[in-house]
Parts: sequence; C-alpha cells; structure tokens
Amino acid sequence: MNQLTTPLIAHIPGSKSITNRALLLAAASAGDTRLSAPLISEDTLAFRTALTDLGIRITDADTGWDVRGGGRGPTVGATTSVACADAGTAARFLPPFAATGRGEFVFDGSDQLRARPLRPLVDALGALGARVSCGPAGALPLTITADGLDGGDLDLDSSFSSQYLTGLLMAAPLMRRALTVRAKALVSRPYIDMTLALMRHFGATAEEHGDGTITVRPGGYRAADLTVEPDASTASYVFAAAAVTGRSVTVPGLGGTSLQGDLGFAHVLRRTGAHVTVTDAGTTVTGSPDGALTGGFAVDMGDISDTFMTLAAIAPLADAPITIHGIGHARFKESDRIEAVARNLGALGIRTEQGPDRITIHPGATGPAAIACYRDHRIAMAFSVLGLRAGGITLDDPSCVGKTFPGFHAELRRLFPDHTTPQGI
Ligand SMILES: O=C(O)C1=C[C@@H](OP(=O)(O)O)[C@@H](O)[C@H](O)C1
Ligand SMILES: C=C(OP(=O)(O)O)C(=O)O
Repeated sequence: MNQLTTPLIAHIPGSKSITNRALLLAAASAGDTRLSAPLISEDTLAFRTALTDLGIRITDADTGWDVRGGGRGPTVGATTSVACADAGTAARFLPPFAATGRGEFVFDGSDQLRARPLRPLVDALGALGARVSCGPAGALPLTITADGLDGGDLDLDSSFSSQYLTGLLMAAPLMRRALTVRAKALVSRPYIDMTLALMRHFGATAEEHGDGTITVRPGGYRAADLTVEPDASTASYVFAAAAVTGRSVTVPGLGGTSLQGDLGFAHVLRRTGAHVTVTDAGTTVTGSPDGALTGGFAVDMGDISDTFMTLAAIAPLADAPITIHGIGHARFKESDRIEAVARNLGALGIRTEQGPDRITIHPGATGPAAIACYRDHRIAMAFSVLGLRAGGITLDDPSCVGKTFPGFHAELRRLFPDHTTPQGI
C-alpha cells in the first residue's frame, strides 16, 4: 500500500440518535446506567440538560456519563420549563416521557425548532389521555399537564417524521396499559428499528405485528450500560470525501452490527464507483482513482434522508445526472433541505430540477460561492466535502456544525491537509 491507498482513520463521534435515546431510556430505568462514548454536541447537551431539569441526575464519568434513572416518568411540583434548543429528538422524545409523570411541563425551543411539525404527536398524546396544548402552528411551545398515561390503541400520522413514534414507544413501558400503535405513512423506518433494539436493551417488551402495528407492554425499564457507536450520518461526510478525493477512509467501530440505517449511505457510494467494505470492526470507503464519480442513476434515500445532502453536494462531480427521491419529509427538518440544496447548487452554477420529494443534480464545473447554511449542520458539512474538490466555497455559518459534530472542520482538515476546506475556518 502506498500513502494514497493507506486508509485514513477518521475520528467520528458517537451517534446523536443513539445517545439521546439511551439518555431517555436510562432516565426511565430503575437504577444507574453508564453511557460510554456518548456524542457531546449541542443536541445531546441540550437533551442532557432537559433531563436534568426534569429531575434526573446525570454526572460526568471517565468513559462518558452516569445516569441515575427514576424508574418512572418525571414528577414536578411547580410548572417546569424544558428547553429543547434545536433538537428535534428532544421535542419529540421528551413530551411523551413527561406525560407519563406528574405535573405541568412547558417544552420550547429555538425559532428553527418551533417551525417543525408536532401536531401528530400532540393529537396522539391527547388520545392517550394527556392534557396537552401546542402553539398555533401545531408546534412548540407545548404544554402538558401530566397525570400518567393510559395506553391503548392509536393510529399515528408518521409521514412528517418517525420521531413521534419513537417518543411514544419509549414512553409506553411507563404507561398504565399496553400501547398498540399503527404508524401511517411511516418515514425513516430504520430509526424505529433502532428504537426497538435499544428499548429491548433496557428490558422492554415490544412486539411487531405483521400488519406493521407495534405493541409495547407496561413494566418499565431496567438500567443497562451502553457504549455508543460512531454516528453513521456524520460518517457520510468522510466516506464521501474518500469518494471525491480517491483516498481510502476507515471509520472504526461502525460496521456490520450497527443500529444505524444511515450506514446505508456507504452502499449508495458504491453506485458512484467507490469501493466499500463493511466488517464488524468498521467500514472503509475507497474512492475511484482521482475521485472520479459515476452518475446516471436514481436512488430512493427516504430511509436515510439525513445523508441525501451528502450525495447531492458531490453529485456535480459525477459524469451524469443523479436523481434522489423519497425525501419529501426532508423539507420539514432544520431547513427545507431540498430547497436549501437546490439554491446552493444553483449559486455554484449547477443545474437542478426538484419535485415535492425529489431532486435531480446535473454534472458541471462549480464556481466560487458562499454556501447559505440555513443554520443546518448537514448543509454546512455536505458542501464542505464538495469544497475539497471545488475551491472558492465558503460557509456563511460554519459553527452550525456544532449541532452534531463540533470538531467537523478540524477533522476534515486533519484528514485532508492537502485539499481546500471552506475558507475562513
Ligand atoms: O429518531 C432519530 O434519532 C432521528 C430520526 C430522523 O428524523 P425523521 O424521522 O424526522 O426523518 C433523522 O432525520 C434525525 O436526524 C434523527
Ligand atoms: C434532522 C436532524 O436532527 P433532529 O431531527 O434530531 O433535530 C438531523 O440531525 O439531520
């Protein structure tokens, strides 16, 4: 192996989705949980602070965090405000947990988070017996006057997000009766598989029926230590960087046993000509020589929509158009991500066509441009990868990567010191 083919070892922090699920499940468990290698970023620190505000004791430890679970939903005397910052997982996972407790809770968040839909979750909590109200737009601020939750049967609109279902499922073992949920038009299904696997890790009983409904029985959780694997959504950026530079990048600890559907992005890169190996020890992506990318295909990224921007941002380097579809729900996240990608590619001189749930990107030389991040960490990180090949790319808000990867710019520079990274960072 020469220097160019020797794999670069990427340092990718823990999964945001696993960290925040494990924090909540540990908080709901009877006993102490050691959560090792958690992600430390704005989203997970906001989630930790929110649980602390709900009375959960979380302390720093040598390998991560120690959580002393209460074995039930939170009980508060006075009205308790819970800040969710920009974290969609906090806004969707914490209210059902609180509703199984006692007292009044007011959940709120940033303007960005206040713009993201909550109505299906509000309706579901009301149907389960909670006294709940939300803002005029069917979003935050959300007020719950909790006195436990009954459980029962529920139809849940899951077309905007899978997170409502995750929040309700994780609260279900704390409800008075079994919960059976029929999720309609469910998106991002791999995140439900992750939820169920982690619930079972903490001792819950969840049954998946043939018709897609899920039944969770009461009985609470038991504490169970957990080590968080590296974040597969974050790994998409270094895997794409390997593809566009022709280098080889390995992410140790993210492999065949992963709970994360976004590892599927590595297989999407295979379609561009990259070589991918996934073992239980980790995943390695090796780009074609000189970073040549094969286009001329369409791909459904509905299950792994957080990574569609990573592919879209490098698609101008391909030899033929790439169409990404199944991603309509990505319009309701930190930004309207299809529109954000289209506008930024347009600013770079790249032709795109978009539909409600899709975008087609045409190849072309990219000119210099200041990327409008829309305070969306994934827009900033995805276009930084393009910047490795296309000089003259700057970011209007480089620090927005702090939501899930505060060390992103430093790691990209460390891995690719000979390539350009967005100026001003
Ligand atoms: O459950 C989770 O941890 C997540 C689910 C996904 O959201 P949607 O279910 O809204 O697609 C994903 O975009 C988000 O980054 C994390
Ligand atoms: C959508 C995302 O996060 P969340 O929904 O947890 O805010 C994301 O990380 O891309």
